[in-house]
Amino acid sequence: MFILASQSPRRREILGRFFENFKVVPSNADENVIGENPREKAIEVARRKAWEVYNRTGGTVVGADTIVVLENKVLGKPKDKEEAKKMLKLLGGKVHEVITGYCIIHKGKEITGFEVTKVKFRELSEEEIEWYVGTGEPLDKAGAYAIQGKAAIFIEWIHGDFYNVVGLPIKVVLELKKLGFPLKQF
Ligand SMILES: Cc1cn([C@H]2C[C@H](O)[C@@H](COP(=O)(O)OP(=O)(O)OP(=O)(O)O)O2)c(=O)[nH]c1=O
Repeated sequence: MFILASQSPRRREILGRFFENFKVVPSNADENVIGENPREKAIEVARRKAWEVYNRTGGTVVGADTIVVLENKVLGKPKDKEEAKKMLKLLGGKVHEVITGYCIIHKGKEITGFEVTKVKFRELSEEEIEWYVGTGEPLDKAGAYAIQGKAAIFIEWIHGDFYNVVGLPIKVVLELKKLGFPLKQF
């Protein structure tokens, strides 16, 4: 049995598709990492999440951090509806990267990595942005959107791992399998 160091229902759902038994322990890690490039930053935050939980629980622990990167600007989770609107305006008509850094601690050693998925939004009207922000969906999501939710209608194309955009790359499932955690029977 391993531990997912996350409060994210999306990460729990993705792992739940593949594994029968795991525990969820939300991390209290300090996520304020400065002065590194976005990929390094996502990995560092994932490491902090995993180690913070590991120090309390031991065992095998998985942490992850998802960010949206547009033209070298990192878009995290919007703090309110106004910030969500600004982020969506920036994303409209452009390609951005969704990066998830991950860290697995197993037998006291860490395995870290990241996955990048490119996403193209079509042009968005003011009205569409108003509607979407009104649904409440953007607030706890990096980049102010949920590809698995109503923001699906904003997507022109996606290149790479869909689950990475939702919060956990399939690479992590494969790593856990390699470490000996069996996939569940469907
Ligand atoms: C871009 C995008 C992000 N997201 C979510 C995934 C993450 O849950 C969230 C980014 O925030 P994170 O800080 O990565 O994760 P979290 O705070 O939800 O959970 P924890 O730190 O406890 O692990 O945005 C979507 O659900 N859909 C999307 O399309």
